[in-house]
Amino acid sequence: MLTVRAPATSANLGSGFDVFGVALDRPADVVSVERADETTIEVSGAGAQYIPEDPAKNTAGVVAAELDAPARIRIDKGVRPSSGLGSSAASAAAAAVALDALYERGLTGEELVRVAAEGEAAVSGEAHADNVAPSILGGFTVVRDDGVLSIDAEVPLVACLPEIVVSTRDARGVVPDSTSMDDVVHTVGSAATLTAGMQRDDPTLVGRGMDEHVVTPARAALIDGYDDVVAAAEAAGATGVTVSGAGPAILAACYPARQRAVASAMVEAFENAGVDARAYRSSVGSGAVIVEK
Ligand SMILES: Nc1ncnc2c1ncn2[C@@H]1O[C@H](COP(=O)(O)OP(=O)(O)OP(=O)(O)O)[C@@H](O)[C@H]1O
Ligand SMILES: N[C@@H](CCO)C(=O)O
Repeated sequence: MLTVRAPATSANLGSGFDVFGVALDRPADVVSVERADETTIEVSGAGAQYIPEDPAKNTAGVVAAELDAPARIRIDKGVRPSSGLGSSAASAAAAAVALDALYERGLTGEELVRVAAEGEAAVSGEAHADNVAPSILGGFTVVRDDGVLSIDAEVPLVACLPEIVVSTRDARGVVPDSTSMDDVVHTVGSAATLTAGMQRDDPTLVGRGMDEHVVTPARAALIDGYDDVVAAAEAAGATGVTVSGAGPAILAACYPARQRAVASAMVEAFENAGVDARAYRSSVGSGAVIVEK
């Protein structure tokens, strides 16, 4: 039995829709695999009752098919589905790394990202790699059709997860089909600022770079209490706040000394809006790791 831990991730970071992503320290999925004549899947943990065990409908099973690596696959979910923290991606990432090692295929990190993205495509209908890339490679990642880059960064983050559900499919449905050149220019400026902030480990630049006027407002409307949570996080010292992935989780950047206060303020603001929530204090984390061979 070979076991891999793959972290939750936060995609988009506001200005990097379908391009940016970061690995978090926690939560994570833990996937164990062993060779078998045909692929079977057992799911336990967070939201397991909502996750298909049909290999053709589970991101890990699709990865096994892509790699032609049949296996008995056990998924212990630490990342709740439809969270905005890359739940489906964490399983795909862990399965890709685990099956590559189990069958000794020797794929590169970037090749594993492409395989895991096919698992995502089976679930959300589009092979976007902005969650699987950081879950496999770690760090802050930038994905394009012609390649993936990963930047190690030390920037404190808070991911606040409310007890509501927003599916990626629904969240992709509210993204505008077009936008103005003014908004394009603003987004490019924010994306460049955020990237510089990651390179410099600068929470102020990262937070400023989260500001985006097209996708974020459309998705904020799907999250009860969003505006109050943003205001509370900023009052507690967050340098920037945005929707995590497709939501409903909300991601904040901050300085280390303010991380605990920001987390508490976000949870309290959700609770005042009638929504239970939990906060994960994290930094930009590492990627998938083999924890047992
Ligand atoms: N191994 C898996 N883990 C989690 N969800 C899975 C898995 N395989 C298939 N799914 C399906 O994917 C859906 C969750 O995907 P979705 O993209 O909506 O949420 P998410 O991945 O947590 O969010 P985000 O992509 O915004 O971070 C679940 O409803 C589930 O049916
Ligand atoms: N970029 C994707 C990420 C989903 O986690 C989206 O926002 O739909």
